[in-house]
Parts: sequence; C-alpha cells; structure tokens
Amino acid sequence: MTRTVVAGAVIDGPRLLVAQRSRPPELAGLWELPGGKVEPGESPQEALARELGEELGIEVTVHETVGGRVEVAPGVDLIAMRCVLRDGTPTATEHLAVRWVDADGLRALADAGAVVPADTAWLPDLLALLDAPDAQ
Ligand SMILES: Nc1nc2c([nH]c(=O)n2[C@H]2C[C@H](O)[C@@H](COP(=O)(O)OP(=O)(O)OP(=O)(O)O)O2)c(=O)[nH]1
Repeated sequence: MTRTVVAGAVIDGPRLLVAQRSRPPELAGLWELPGGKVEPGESPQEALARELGEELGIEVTVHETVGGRVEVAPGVDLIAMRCVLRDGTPTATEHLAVRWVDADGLRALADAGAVVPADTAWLPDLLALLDAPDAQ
C-alpha cells in the first residue's frame, strides 16, 4: 500500500513558511515544507493540520493540493497542500529553524541547493502562489 506524506505550503500574505530539517543526516540542514505521514484513518487534510500543530504550534486551514505527487521512497508519496495560517507563531520543535520567505527568498534557497530534493518539483507552483497572494 502506498503511504502518503503531506506537506504544508503555509502562506501568509506574500510569504511562505519553510522549515529546516534536523534529520535524517542526508536531509539535515535543508529546507522543506513542514508536514508528516498520514496515519491510518486520517484524511490528508486532518494529518497536515495535526502535524503542523504538533511540530510548529500553529493552527491552519488546509486548502487545495499544490503541484504534483512526488515519490520520495518506494511506496511513499509526498503531496503539498496550500494552508492559511489561522493562529499561532511557527516555532521549531523538531526542525532546526523555521523561516518565512518571499518569492526571492525561495529562489535564493533553491539556487543555493538548500531545498530538499523532492520539494524542488514544486518550486514553479510555489512561486506562482507567492506571485498571486490575492488568490488566498
Ligand atoms: N514533511 C516533509 N517530508 C518530506 C518533504 N520532502 C521530503 O522529501 N520529505 C520526506 C522526508 C521523510 O522521508 C518523509 C517525511 O518524514 P517526516 O519526518 O517529516 O514525517 P513524520 O514526522 O510523520 O515522521 P516520523 O516522525 O513518523 O518518522 O518525507 C517535505 O517537504 N516535508
């Protein structure tokens, strides 16, 4: 059975929330969209809201899928969903750091090779979201 990992494109105005992985060693230090595994019986939306609450202490409303489905390991698929921040200040508990980036900041991370490989597939979609903040 395919497992799904869901990641949040949390948007606040012209900025996107990115989080710096602390593990595993090959991903540590790189930036990702925060999230985690969908547990049995959960919808992707429920899982994402739960993970962002647990990992970052924020409350979000989960919206549509952003970009395509990415296979991160055999039998493990990653999807991103647009989220709007409803409450809380993102705080790194499992991550090394969290940061808000605008379109230029996201491009700079990508150009520096500092984005986790799987997420680079979403860059055009994420930049389009940041360039059209009124679409929220
Ligand atoms: N959350 C997240 N995981 C990603 C992204 N890109 C990417 O390749 N991954 C990979 C890293 C991990 O192999 C897997 C998700 O692991 P995770 O550590 O975030 O999820 P989790 O909290 O549910 O994991 P765990 O505590 O049960 O080990 O997907 C991304 O943007 N967000």
